[in-house]
Amino acid sequence: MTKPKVLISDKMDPNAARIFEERGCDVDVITGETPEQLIARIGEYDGLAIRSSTKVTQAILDAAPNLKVIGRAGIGVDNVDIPAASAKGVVVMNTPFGNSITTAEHAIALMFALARQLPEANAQTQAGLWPKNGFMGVEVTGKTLGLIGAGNIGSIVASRALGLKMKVVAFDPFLTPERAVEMGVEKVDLDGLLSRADFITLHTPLTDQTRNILSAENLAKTRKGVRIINCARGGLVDEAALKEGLDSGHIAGAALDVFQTEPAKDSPLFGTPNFICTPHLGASTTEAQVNVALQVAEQMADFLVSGGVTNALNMPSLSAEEAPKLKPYMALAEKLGSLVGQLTRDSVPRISIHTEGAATELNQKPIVAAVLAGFLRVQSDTVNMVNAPFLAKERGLEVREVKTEREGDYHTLVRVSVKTESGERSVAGTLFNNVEPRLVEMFGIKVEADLSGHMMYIVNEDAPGFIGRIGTLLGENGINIGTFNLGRRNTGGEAVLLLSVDSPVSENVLKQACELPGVKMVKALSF
Ligand SMILES: NC(=O)c1ccc[n+]([C@@H]2O[C@H](COP(=O)([O-])OP(=O)(O)OC[C@H]3O[C@@H](n4cnc5c(N)ncnc54)[C@H](O)[C@@H]3O)[C@@H](O)[C@H]2O)c1
Ligand SMILES: O=C(O)[C@H](O)COP(=O)(O)O
Repeated sequence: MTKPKVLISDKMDPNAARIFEERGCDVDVITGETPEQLIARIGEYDGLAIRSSTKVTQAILDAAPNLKVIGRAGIGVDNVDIPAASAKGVVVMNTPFGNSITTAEHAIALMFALARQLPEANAQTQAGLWPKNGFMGVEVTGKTLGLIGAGNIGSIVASRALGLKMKVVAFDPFLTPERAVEMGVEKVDLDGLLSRADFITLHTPLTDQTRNILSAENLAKTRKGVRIINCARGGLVDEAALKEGLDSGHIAGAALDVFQTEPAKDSPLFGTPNFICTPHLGASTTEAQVNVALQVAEQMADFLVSGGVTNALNMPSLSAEEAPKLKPYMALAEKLGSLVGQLTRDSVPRISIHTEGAATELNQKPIVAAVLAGFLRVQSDTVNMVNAPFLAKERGLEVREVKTEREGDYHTLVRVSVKTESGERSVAGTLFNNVEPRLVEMFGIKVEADLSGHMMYIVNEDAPGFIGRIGTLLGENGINIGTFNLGRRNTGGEAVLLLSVDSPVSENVLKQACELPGVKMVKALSF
């Protein structure tokens, strides 16, 4: 088996490259390239490991036919075009916790730096000015910290601030009252936070709802003397309005680790009194960088080598332990979805995936995604488990999941039914020896077939001599039959025949088969 190839395109702790190699991947570390250079190179890679510098655009994805996974050694994925990656079937994963403590500590560090004007005091002291009377600070004890965003990082900041004897108020629409109590913070609305906070710290992603959350209008609602810290994302704070607030003295201090445009080499804020900044250093500690590098490499290697999916933003999780159990089910599900897709000519408004017996104990999401991938692949060969659920939604396909824990005729069963203009049609399969996918029922008729390679599906009237005739026809056309699977509704009634053949069946042979007496339908299938 050829080794998966991974490109690390941003500066990353060397542990990442080591893990990739130990886990059986070939790895190149090539950082600082232009988008054009990356476009020229990316085609040969299965995995791309990044931090925030590499921008993964549609153009880069278009140039990456082999790419299967993008791993972000860090949290924010706003530098990845996730819809475009999903449409291309590329898994996007991040490491949501590896740098949270470090970033929370940076926010606290900036809060103290603002409270005591440390950078300027340091600069003037080292310039020989000994400015003992120029830097009257404020205590943080007893002050109110306004937290915008109370997720992983926000909650760590809150715990540190409480340890510093601050009062913490939090605005986060998704924060439950129970969690607020657990965190020891008071849940407030945004206006409440703005009017009460002595310090405001931001810890949300950049979304349409959070963009410009500290707009000119909202900054005007803050207390005079407020100090603002942003270690989350540029774009959350209106930088021009922030400068005005600092210049007017309404805002007593502001500390930005992140900027609207990065790298920020020139900003109107530079040189403004009481403004301090760092160059997106929130995650830059040895500990955090080792954490995220190890995690991203483990996750990506897991996916590329054994199919495990952890912390993916566009695919259900699948642990490396679950993956071996689920893999045969995913193969079965994909084959059943593909069978239905190949045999359905009508439009399908609804597809149902019904599991029975042992299959119900497993994570259903990958099974459903595999059915959809098989079903939709008939329409486009770029469909996979990542993009199939998105495509299904885009095409208005209703997806139903049903579980029946009780075993039926088989210890485990996956049934795929589609609603078509001519009614509900379903196929079902099981796993022999827990690993071998087998079709066991087709449109209400019991059959037993291994769906693989080139196949022929024939519906005919059950009558003597038919099997001989079809055998002769295929033989005359040089087509060797591998397996022969028969099923019928009742003696002399409708029968189905599934043949596996060693070579593709031409249109001409299909036509001849169609003309045999008693034949109602013939279709070539491939798996
Ligand atoms: N400066 C850095 O180097 C650095 C390092 C790590 C993370 N970050 C950034 O910090 C941010 C927070 O990371 P996290 O791990 O805490 O994320 P998280 O997902 O755990 O928390 C984000 C919180 O924001 C809340 N939120 C969402 N929309 C909101 C809205 N409209 N108003 C208020 N709250 C809202 C969510 O409910 C959630 O609780 C991310 O943008 C991440 O990229 C920056
Ligand atoms: O979202 C993150 O994890 C931070 O912004 C860190 O970004 P970095 O990896 O580029 O330092």
